[in-house]
Amino acid sequence: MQNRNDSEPHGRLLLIDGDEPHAQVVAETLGQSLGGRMRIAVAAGGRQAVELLRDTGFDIVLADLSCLRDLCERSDDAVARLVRLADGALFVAVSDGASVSAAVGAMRAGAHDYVVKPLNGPAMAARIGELAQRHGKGRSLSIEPQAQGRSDYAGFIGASSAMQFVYEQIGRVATSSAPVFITGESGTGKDVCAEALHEEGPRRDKRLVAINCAAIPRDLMESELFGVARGAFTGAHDDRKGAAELADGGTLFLDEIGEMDLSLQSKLLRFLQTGTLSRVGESGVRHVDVRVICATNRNPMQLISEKKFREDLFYRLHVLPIHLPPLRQRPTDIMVLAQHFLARYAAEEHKHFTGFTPDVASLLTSAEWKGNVRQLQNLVRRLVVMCDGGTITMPMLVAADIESRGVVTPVEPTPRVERRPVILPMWQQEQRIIEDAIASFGGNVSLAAAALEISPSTIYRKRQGWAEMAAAS
Ligand SMILES: Nc1ncnc2c1ncn2[C@@H]1O[C@H](COP(=O)(O)OP(=O)(O)OP(=O)(O)O)[C@@H](O)[C@H]1O
Repeated sequence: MQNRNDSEPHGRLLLIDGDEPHAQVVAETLGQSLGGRMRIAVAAGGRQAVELLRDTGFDIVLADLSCLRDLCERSDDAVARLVRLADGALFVAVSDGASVSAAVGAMRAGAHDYVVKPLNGPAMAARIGELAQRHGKGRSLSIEPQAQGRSDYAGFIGASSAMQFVYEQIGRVATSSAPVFITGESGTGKDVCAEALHEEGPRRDKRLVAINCAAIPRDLMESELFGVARGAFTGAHDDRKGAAELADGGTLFLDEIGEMDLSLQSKLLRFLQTGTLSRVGESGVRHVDVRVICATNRNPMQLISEKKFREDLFYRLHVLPIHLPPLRQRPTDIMVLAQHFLARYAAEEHKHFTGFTPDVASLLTSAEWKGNVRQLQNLVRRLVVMCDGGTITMPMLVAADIESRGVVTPVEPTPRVERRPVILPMWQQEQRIIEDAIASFGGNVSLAAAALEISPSTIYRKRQGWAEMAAAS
């Protein structure tokens, strides 16, 4: 018996999409989401698809109904013809939300399924997996849905292995009552994680009460957390429950726990040890049953060493740790998230976007994302608001990004007044290119030379020449 190499593609997929750059992005994200298990070919319209189908056998055909007009006037006639040619391949019609009748017509003409644009790689891969399974082709194509991992989970979007690990941890610890300690840079989804833990656990029918320890003034924090008795201080006209009591039976989420005042940390520790609290200005104690989740974007060990965080409290809270990886460490999630936010904000703004051009996708994928998912989300939202629709191109990205001074290197704004550009002599332009390259490698001439594909000695020689030219001019 011959062993099949698992890293080899096991089937062929034909993507018919009239918009070439968009098709390339879809093919790339879909290919990644299918784990490289399918060889993907792209046809720019119905006619090209016919040629490819005549030459090659495909297992799956994904056809955008809006680009088949070069084959037949009616999309259902085109689908019927392609289905015949595809000879048993699974046929998925892609329609935009507005043309439900076209999707129905495609199904009548022999399509096995239809999906609505915009196409999202992981969701599409999961759909293909289900379809293959339903038609008994899952095993031969090696794309059973369970082999895919999850592309979303309880409010999270992301199919990377780092996020699979996070989903698994949440699933495992959600049922416990022990405290969870979430760490991760700002914008990595610590709030999303707290909500997922609550929703996936047995306390979901009770409240999740969140309190941000950095946002509440120090002298109000105790009453916000533990409540207040009437007359405890000027302005305390009524008895009031704090976050802990409000969360009774549910979950108390202490966000930015690293910012909590030291004296309140002792009271929190006592609450965790005894399960009882006293409202400010009250002498009796109350029993409260909460599951505590806390989060910080600081390094807790450093806070402890700086004596800003009590070590005993840390070990009380740090029972079930979950770390959320920064976005730059899971680049395969970037376009998945970008497509998700694009679809979401486009729907909110009643606009139609098809995706991102490959150069935009590659820039987004390699960006540093210091603000993590929040930064990406804000950028996509700004793009949707600023642009009319279609595919997000590099000029659109640059225009939207200048506002945020973020992902793309800011470029000079276009001058309003038409002016003849100042042309510098060739040696000065060359000098600028080379010096910029050296600066971007932190002054390392060898690295800059390698990037410019010249030798370091050329740079040294040119520098000497520039010094002489400058002295002469
Ligand atoms: N994996 C994800 N999928 C979808 N949305 C996400 C994901 N991670 C974060 N977000 C979104 O990004 C934004 C920031 O997330 P969140 O507030 O949970 O981050 P955080 O780590 O708590 O940040 P901070 O430390 O600044 O409070 C939110 O709008 C959230 O919905």
